[in-house]
Amino acid sequence: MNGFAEQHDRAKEVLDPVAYDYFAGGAGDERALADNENSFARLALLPRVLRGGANRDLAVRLPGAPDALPIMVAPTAFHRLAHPEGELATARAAAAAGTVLISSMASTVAIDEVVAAAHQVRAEAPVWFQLYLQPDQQVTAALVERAERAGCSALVVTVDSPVFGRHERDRRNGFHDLPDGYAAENMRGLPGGPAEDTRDIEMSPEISWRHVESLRAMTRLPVLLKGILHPDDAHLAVGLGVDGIIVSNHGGRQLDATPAPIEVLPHITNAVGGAIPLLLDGGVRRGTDVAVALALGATAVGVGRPVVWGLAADGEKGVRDVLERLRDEFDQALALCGGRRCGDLTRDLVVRRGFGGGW
Ligand SMILES: Cc1cc2nc3c(=O)[nH]c(=O)nc-3n(C[C@H](O)[C@H](O)[C@H](O)COP(=O)(O)O)c2cc1C
Ligand SMILES: CC(C)CC(=O)C(=O)O
Repeated sequence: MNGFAEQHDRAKEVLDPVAYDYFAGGAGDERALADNENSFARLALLPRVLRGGANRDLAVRLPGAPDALPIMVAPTAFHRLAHPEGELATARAAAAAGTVLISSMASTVAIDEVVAAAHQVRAEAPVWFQLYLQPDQQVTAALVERAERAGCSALVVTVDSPVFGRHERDRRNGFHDLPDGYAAENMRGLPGGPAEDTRDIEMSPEISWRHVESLRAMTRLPVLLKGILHPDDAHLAVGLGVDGIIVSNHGGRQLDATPAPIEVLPHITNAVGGAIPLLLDGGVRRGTDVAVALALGATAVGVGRPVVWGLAADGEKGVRDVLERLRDEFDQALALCGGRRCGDLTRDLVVRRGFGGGW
């Protein structure tokens, strides 16, 4: 059970069971999926007292979002399978809650409409575009141009998917693609693609650091890499001049044998040494989870499934409720830890549950 059990249960009730399994599921035996949440439950906060203040400042500086909340919407695909308004509802809710939306390349609403919906609510609401680098660099370039033209303020390149993860639930259900009437709208009209129809998103093991370098030459937008777990890869990313790293195991949907991102975050923090912002996603369900992640070196966290559950349960309002509750819980956790700003959350505040810090 977690902080959004109610939204989850409601979503499970209203969703088509095949779509529910797609959203909820992980790879293989879903060990990583379970561990992402459980790892937060194994960590505790050691609060400081008598050092707070009347007003707390939750703002953090992120690439393409200079004044952001430390809670963001992680990119998840196919929102129209959760709610008829799909990503439009998510975008409006994220803008209203003051959070950055990372919009999936596999969205069921085109990126220009997603950004327009966010900007209708709040003109400067940051939307970042998540990108799977395509083997045909002309296709990647066309997608980047589309995101730039739409008004996205950063690119998030997902690097943990040289092949697609083994989603056992989807295999059992025969769910391999979007049903009729839905499409990955960003994939229309791309070079080499069918004139009217969408191009398939390709996952290719041939994508390498060289492609990331080429991307840097294609755009002036900040580039973040999502799905890094090994400290040596974090090192390489810094060397290449990327603008941020998202420590993530794709919500347990790619390599099932991965550790929880929160367990490896301190190692990545050590490797990067503050050179670029580190973000984290996977299993964040409470404001206290946000506080733990920030204390261990993250500048912000992403939230995946709870946003989908909110969307399915109650559309735009459901997503807004999820994001605002996380923000309020985080604000309260910060106060209870004796903090006034995110930077007050330091590593000494986190201990392993059960040993009081290892005496
Ligand atoms: C249904 C679903 C679809 C996802 N689609 C994408 C995607 O299109 N691109 C991507 O980079 N990550 C995708 N992810 C991974 C999320 O961005 C994120 O890493 C993960 O959901 C975080 O874990 P959480 O769900 O425990 O919060 C998806 C995750 C889910 C659950
Ligand atoms: C369409 C897929 C590529 C989306 C994804 O990354 C996922 O389902 O985890």
